[in-house]
Amino acid sequence: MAVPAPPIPAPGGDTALLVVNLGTPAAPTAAAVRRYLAEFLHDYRVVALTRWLWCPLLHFAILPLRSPRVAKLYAGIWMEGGSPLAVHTARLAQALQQRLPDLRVAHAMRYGEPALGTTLRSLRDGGARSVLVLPLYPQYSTTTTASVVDVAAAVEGIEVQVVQDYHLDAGWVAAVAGSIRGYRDTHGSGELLLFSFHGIPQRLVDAGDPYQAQCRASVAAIAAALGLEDDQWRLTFQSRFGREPWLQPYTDHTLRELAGQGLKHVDVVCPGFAVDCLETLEEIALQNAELFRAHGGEALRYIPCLNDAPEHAEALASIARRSLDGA
Ligand SMILES: C=CC1=C(C)c2cc3[nH]c(cc4nc(cc5[nH]c(cc1n2)c(C)c5CCC(=O)O)C(CCC(=O)O)=C4C)c(C)c3C=C
Ligand SMILES: [Fe+2]
Ligand SMILES: [Fe+2]
Repeated sequence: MAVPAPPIPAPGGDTALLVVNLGTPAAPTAAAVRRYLAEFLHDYRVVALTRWLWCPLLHFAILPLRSPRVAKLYAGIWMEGGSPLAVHTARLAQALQQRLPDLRVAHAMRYGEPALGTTLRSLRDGGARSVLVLPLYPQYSTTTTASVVDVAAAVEGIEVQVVQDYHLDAGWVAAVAGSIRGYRDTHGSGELLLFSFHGIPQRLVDAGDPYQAQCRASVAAIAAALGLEDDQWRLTFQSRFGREPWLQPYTDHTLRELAGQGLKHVDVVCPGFAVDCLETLEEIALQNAELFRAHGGEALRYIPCLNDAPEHAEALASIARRSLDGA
């Protein structure tokens, strides 16, 4: 039986900020990864197939085969305090609490722990009357932001406002541009800068999901802030799942092509990920770096996510303040 979470007291006023990320397994083991994937892949926002079709495939093929394989990948990036996504999200929430002392800042995950619904109820039971939910997704997608809204809207007795996206927020754009500039000042610039975003099925964009358009707008703003010419960067999409077409161009195909064209050093940044996680540290910085070298490249230089950098925390704190002020 689930034990009710203790109330989270709201220190100053009765408003809380709840930072929400995707979620991650509790341990780098097949059992923990299976629990996480089962929750994730049962979400209709993520996989909308009828359950008659999807559940047998999920329970008898995907979960048993994928969980042990993915657990090994998590084991390769696991940090002392846990999964990178969990560690960095908690640190970012702490950095926000320091900047917003009059609000109770908490963090939660859409899948896994700390669970979004439970955390919202704990805030309510601790005296919070309203909460600003800040999903750590700069670009809106039905597969991510809307799924957070589904859960948040179902909690009764607390007023919930959700930040829909911040893909063109000036502070966030400046923070991403500043981190790229800082990396290149220290390590030198590769021949090309690849902006790699998590993909979604093309079908969803065709049905009106604004995600691709927001990724494009974000990248145009970041490239402009860096003063880059159009031939100095590319936008690609990573982390495909399943067989249908996802947003293109694909990151791995592009890296193969670039290596084939003779490029030796490519810088890769992932501005759609607020904090480092499996998809950046393993897929990009390990797997895709290996792929690039295998096709003749010398080095894929991965530029870390903003994580709990002061510029990131400042930008998000300012977004929270403005949202609460109704601006
Ligand atoms: C099944 C379809 C998936 C969609 C649609 C999807 C969209 C999507 N995901 C993120 C951010 C992250 N995804 C992460 C891991 C991950 N994503 C999927 C599948 C879909 N994502 C899976 C099955 C997994 C788990 C790993 C695996 O089995 O391959 C992560 C990292 C989590 C971690 O623990 O580190 C993030 C972050 C976005 C932003 C997005 C749509 C825009
Ligand atoms: Fe099922
Ligand atoms: Fe994903």
